[in-house]
Amino acid sequence: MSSPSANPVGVGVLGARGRMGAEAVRAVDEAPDLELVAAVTREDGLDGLLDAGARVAVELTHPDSAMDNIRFCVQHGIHVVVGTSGLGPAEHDAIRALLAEHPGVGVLIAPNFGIGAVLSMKFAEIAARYFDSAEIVELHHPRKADAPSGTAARTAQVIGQARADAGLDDMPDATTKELDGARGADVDGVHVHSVRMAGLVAHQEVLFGADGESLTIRHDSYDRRSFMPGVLLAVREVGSRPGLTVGLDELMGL
Ligand SMILES: NC(=O)C1=CN([C@@H]2O[C@H](COP(=O)(O)OP(=O)(O)OC[C@H]3O[C@@H](n4cnc5c(N)ncnc54)[C@H](OP(=O)(O)O)[C@@H]3O)[C@@H](O)[C@H]2O)C=CC1
Ligand SMILES: O=C(O)C1=N[C@H](C(=O)O)C[C@H](O)C1
Repeated sequence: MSSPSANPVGVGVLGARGRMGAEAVRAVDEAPDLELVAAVTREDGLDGLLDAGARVAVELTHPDSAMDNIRFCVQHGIHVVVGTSGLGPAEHDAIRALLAEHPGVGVLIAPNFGIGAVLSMKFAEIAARYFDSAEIVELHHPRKADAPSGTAARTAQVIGQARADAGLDDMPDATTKELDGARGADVDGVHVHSVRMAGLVAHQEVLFGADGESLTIRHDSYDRRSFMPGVLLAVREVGSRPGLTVGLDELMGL
């Protein structure tokens, strides 16, 4: 066991009673270099973060509340690690604009804290330029509010960018007649299919196809403990990364 740090970083967890929040509370509490100073539930006011002297907040609530929470933290000089999914390009732009007024503050949005999930997104980005077709199937527990998942949206975005950078044509697809939703959501030209099913936690398959071959990149989180090394990495790093960071890639040296 390592001994407690002399100057632990004060951390507040928002959504502390939730599935992810409860795990994050436990993980921060057990980290010798961090100090859990606030476990904030829906009923608590955010002022508790200020009273407790939080330096970093971990936002794990709901897409409807995340932006207000981020705004409060940034305006009060608290760095934020955002795990809450469902924030799109418009929200990212709004956060960048807010951070421009608070230049010392860092916000790190992690579409997925899972180390394997971050690697799978990087692998997908590398593979994208070599295949004619790419589609994503994401599978989650049925209590999830947003679809497609933040991970799938981010994966589609990096695949779309890699294809554009490589000058690839549109993907082959002769569909002219379809039931609404049959081909999934179109995210940056990549079709994303969302499954919600009892018994699942968080899973994703990225399917690539070319003449005579296919490649499947699959990641599974069977337990929310899988997200905690990424949460702790983000909490430790966000204070030294002013501005908006999206993804753990750089923090992992990818
Ligand atoms: N980036 C990543 O790797 C991961 C991200 N996530 C994301 O994290 C978020 C939370 O997921 P999960 O823990 O499963 O969800 P839960 O529903 O289990 O937890 C959310 C918590 O937030 C609270 N909450 C809801 N609305 C508000 C609000 N308006 N103000 C304050 N608190 C609120 C809820 O309170 P109450 O209990 O009162 O309802 C609940 O305790 C989701 O967006 C999910 O997609 C999840 C896993 C991994
Ligand atoms: O809601 C979840 O559970 C998860 N949300 C994130 C997402 O939307 O990608 C990360 C992970 O998939 C679990």
